[in-house]
Amino acid sequence: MKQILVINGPNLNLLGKREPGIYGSQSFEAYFETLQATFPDVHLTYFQSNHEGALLDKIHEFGFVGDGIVINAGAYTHTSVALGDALSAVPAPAVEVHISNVHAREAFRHHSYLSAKCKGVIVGMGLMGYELGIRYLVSL
Ligand SMILES: O=C(O)[C@]1(O)C[C@H](CCCOc2ccccc2)[C@@H](O)[C@H](O)C1
Repeated sequence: MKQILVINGPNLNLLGKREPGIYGSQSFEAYFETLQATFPDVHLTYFQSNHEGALLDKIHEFGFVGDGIVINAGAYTHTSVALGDALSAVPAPAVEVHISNVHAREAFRHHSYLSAKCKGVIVGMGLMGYELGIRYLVSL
């Protein structure tokens, strides 16, 4: 059974509670349940942290044994060389996801330290981006 890590960065624990106009009104926990039902033959692991080091540790822990990583690093996308380095360091392929279309937002959101370390990037598709990322990784 393929193992995929879905990892969310800072403030994404607030999904469904704040800024529904940008990020939707569903909590990620509720959406994750639909993901599990969509991929019954895939072992999905969900991890969310507001702490960069915890995200790094999870990528290290999973990236040497898992089959793929779907990552929304939140604002760390735009600041963290370390997260990009971690994705490069592990064999598991990664797909970067952003719920919003970051290219239609403020300029500082247009650069990612992760994109060059990922197989691909999905932006602006809402929570469906996570499903699309998983679908791609299980196809490899
Ligand atoms: O569009 C995305 O998924 C982002 O990764 C979300 C980040 C923000 C995550 C905060 O998410 C919240 C969700 C609900 C309420 C408040 C924040 C933002 O900094 C990136 O530029 C794009």
